[in-house]
Amino acid sequence: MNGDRMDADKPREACGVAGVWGPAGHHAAVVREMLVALQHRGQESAGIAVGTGDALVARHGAGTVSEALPDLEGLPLGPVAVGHVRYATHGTRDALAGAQPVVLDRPPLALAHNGTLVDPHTAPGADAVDLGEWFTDSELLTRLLLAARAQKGLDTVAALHAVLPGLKGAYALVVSDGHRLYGVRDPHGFRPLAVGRRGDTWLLASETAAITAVGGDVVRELEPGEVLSIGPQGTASSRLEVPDAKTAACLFEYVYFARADSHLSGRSVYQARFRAGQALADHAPVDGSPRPVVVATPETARVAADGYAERAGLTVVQGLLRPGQGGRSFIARDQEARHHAVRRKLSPVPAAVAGRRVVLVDDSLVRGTTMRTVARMLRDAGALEVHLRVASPPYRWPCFYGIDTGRPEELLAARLSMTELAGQLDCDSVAFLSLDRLLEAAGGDRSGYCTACLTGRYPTATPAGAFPAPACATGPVAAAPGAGTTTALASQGTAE
Ligand SMILES: O=P(O)(O)OC[C@H]1O[C@H](OP(=O)(O)OP(=O)(O)O)[C@H](O)[C@@H]1O
Ligand SMILES: NC(=O)CC[C@H](N)C(=O)O
Ligand code: SF4
Ligand SMILES: [Mg+2]
Repeated sequence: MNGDRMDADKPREACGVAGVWGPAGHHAAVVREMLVALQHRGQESAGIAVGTGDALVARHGAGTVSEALPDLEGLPLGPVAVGHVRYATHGTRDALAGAQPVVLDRPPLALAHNGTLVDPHTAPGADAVDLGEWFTDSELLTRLLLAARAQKGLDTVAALHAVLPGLKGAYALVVSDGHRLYGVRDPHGFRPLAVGRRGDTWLLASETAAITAVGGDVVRELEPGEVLSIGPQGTASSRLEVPDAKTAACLFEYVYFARADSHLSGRSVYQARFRAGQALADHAPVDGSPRPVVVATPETARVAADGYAERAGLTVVQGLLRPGQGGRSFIARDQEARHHAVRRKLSPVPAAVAGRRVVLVDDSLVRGTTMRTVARMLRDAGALEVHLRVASPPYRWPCFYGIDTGRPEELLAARLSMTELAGQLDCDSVAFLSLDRLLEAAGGDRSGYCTACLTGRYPTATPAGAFPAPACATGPVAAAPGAGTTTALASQGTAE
């Protein structure tokens, strides 16, 4: 199978990444548990590859972890296992064709990728790689590494150091050659990756919550540009040589992507969201009487809503339920699926909101899929007023680093004024948290974050032909025509 996928008839490969290395055991079971803990990062497909020394054996499937990998049949015992849950951001949208880990042989290599490469076809050596019809940035990356190993006779670490500095964009990787396990963060550190231990077993995962979910202890997070190699001789760490690369950790991980029980750069995601909610209450209060109630948009906004209510001295009511197990709508594969996902997963509770003024809190507003439906649901359930408070700034610029928002025309706040926004969403007022306040809530060195989707300031070159400068929505907390209360003004529609 010279450099070909290991099983062309089956789900081909397998954006949460996970890996285990230790004395030979059923590591696939541990990786599967970590993938379940990372399900919020991708729900299109899932896969696991187990290394048995000189070979890799993989299984992939479409859908969530329980749909894709209902059992672990066919996966052997071995010293190393790598897993992935995918949310497609590049190349094929076919769930099976795009499934990871990408597994190639001669020599064996399994790679799980979180992030998106910028203009991957311009990477050194990319023109010589046969990508077939199932092109993804992750597969290109795997093939470049394979070529470096096979043609230049490099070991896996040397291949990583030879290939990765030539790539632009975001990559947090978990890789195996069948013997050892490798973790890599790109030099900007866009996406997170943590290392942990459970007894004599080493664990790698996109988020710390996946390490603790399997009873592991978090050892630390990888540094931007770090290559960590784990094997029988212990661990070894080295740095990719990319001079001048500035740390640009994704700020949106704190807003939405990561789990509230994870830590990023040692800081609690829960605390960042709670503080963001408090700051929103300070700077975009909803005054007037009767006093409003706070409703969270399930699921991610619950923590920010608690922070808002605590600071404003308001009560949180369960005005929106999430019956059943509807997954995340934002990471559904297309707009129709996203729209249906919102309708399917959220249900208003008239008894909680009828006759009341509602402060509706969400963590973010991107395409507006959620809010187009939700504010109206609350009105239909009898809410007197709906005041939307968003615990992050308007998302106006496309992300090229691992979130599928590459088309600026899709981004609601990029093309509507604040007044138009309030009108379209059927809200009495709309306010966003300012970037300054969000950075304060997240903590740490402000210059170490990527904020491109909120500011248009990209830490790398943007893809050829991309349109990174949409018209900005302007204006403060906006009132829909004829609507009631508005609150304090704020620059660029964000509450300072
Ligand atoms: O403006 P939009 O394009 O709708 O994107 C923003 C919404 O999408 C996410 O929710 P999602 O349902 O994906 O996940 P959650 O259940 O974790 O809140 C996010 O929490 C916002 O609610
Ligand atoms: N969300 C991700 O990190 C996706 C990884 C990769 N770009 C893919 O589309 O498969
Ligand atoms: S553009 Fe936004 S979503 Fe993308 S990496 Fe930067 S902060 Fe994160
Ligand atoms: Mg949400």
